Amino acid sequence: ETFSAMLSVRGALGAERRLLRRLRSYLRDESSRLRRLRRFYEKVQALHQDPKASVDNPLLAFSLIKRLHSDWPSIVYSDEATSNTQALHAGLREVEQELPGAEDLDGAARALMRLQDVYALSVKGLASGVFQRAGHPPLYSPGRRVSLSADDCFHVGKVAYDTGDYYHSIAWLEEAASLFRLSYGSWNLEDRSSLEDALDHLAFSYFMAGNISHALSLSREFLRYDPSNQRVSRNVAKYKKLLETGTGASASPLQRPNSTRLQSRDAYEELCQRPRGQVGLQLLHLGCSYETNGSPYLLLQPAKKELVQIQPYVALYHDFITDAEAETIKGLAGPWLQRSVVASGEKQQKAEYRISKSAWLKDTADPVVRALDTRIAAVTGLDLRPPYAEYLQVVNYGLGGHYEPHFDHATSRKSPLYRMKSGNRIATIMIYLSSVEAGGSTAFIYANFSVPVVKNAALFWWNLRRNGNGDGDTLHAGCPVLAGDKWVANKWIHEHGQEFRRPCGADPQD
Ligand SMILES: O=C(O)CCC(=O)C(=O)O
Ligand SMILES: [Fe+2]
Repeated sequence: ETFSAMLSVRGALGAERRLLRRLRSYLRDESSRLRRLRRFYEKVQALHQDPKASVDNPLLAFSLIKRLHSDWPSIVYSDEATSNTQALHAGLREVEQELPGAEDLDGAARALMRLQDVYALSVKGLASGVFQRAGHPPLYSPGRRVSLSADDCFHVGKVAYDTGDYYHSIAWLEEAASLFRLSYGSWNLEDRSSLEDALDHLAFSYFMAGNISHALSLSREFLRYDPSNQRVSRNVAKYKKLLETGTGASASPLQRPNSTRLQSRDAYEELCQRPRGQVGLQLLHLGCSYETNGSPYLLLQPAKKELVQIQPYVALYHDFITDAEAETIKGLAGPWLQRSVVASGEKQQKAEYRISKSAWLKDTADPVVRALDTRIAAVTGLDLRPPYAEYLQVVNYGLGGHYEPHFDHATSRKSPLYRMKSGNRIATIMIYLSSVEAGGSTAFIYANFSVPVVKNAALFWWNLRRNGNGDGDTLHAGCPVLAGDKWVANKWIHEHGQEFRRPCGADPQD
């Protein structure tokens, strides 16, 4: 899978670089072949140009006979073009294993639609390379603006269309159609779709959305380009009849497809869109402090704590790791990354609501991982020795990568989390191993705040209340990454082992 981790997406650059080298050789070989062909053409053409073209000269006569007997067949039947093509084919076969599959193109298209939705971006803007919500400053301004082609937009629209999602198919196919109209008559070698394809799919999308008159006018436009198409002619007749008899559904404003997982969708998206500001300090008058937590380990270099929220308790530890440590951890995890899974009943499986790859690192993997465990234990005051904490989970988000609102702790006794036999996940400490260019904040939905990605900082929160119940206020999410390569590392600490480190409160409700 390519789309679910930016590390894999970057790997795909290598495959394309090799293809580029092959194409350059092909172009060089074909150009030289055509140059030689043209030289022959011009030589013979010059002989015929002479008005007194004569064969009196025995040398000319000889060369005419030799040309017709030998030169022409050898030129016409040359297999140089074929062998150039074969070399190009071999180049593609060589990287075939690394080429993204259909599920990658689907995943990449869904990523663009997710960014469109969560960040309220217009499709027209996106297609022209602008990441902006109407009336707001751009969320991301790339160094070099890139835009999408008509065929690109068609592909995105087609992915939505194929799943019956006409809300998105209409937006993207409209853009595809208008770009195709602009460039009608000139086509790109690589395009697999055309204006007719866009009009055809768009008309059907409008029909399904109940907008018959739009479906009709698009089908009529289609027939201007391809008047002999029987199917579309029948559709025109059908749409006309529906409009005349008034039996067509009335067009209601198109709704985004409902996701059952996102009852709190509006709050979540608002938090993701929130501009990056001071995390907690200004709004809540919370503070920053140096913490030694009574640990000799922190005496010389106290932890830099920013208190973000009191209920649920969330703190951000700045400069928790160094750049070098972050690089080491990413490097160790890189070769082991696998599509992230989520708990589903008693099983674990991949899900559209979590797009990333992850790997587990034992503390024995490297002294850096061990040192990190020691630091987490010192800062949190918790016992991380096995089996009281899970291994370090290193996560690399993919294209539009996200983790929709969830709890880290188990909410059902059947959860695979209990397999460790050390209770539920009492606390999370999540370290940002990278920065991002835009998006990717960690949003706490019910608690109504979001923490931007702060490289090398660690975010700590309690998932359980002192009485052991899950804290419903900790519902949180990783917002879709709008631009950049987001890496985090999770350390989940379990209940057992912490009995004297985080004892119950006097009030059983605590
Ligand atoms: O990446 C984030 O900001 C949140 C990640 C998260 O919640 C998780 O991995 O459980
Ligand atoms: Fe989480």
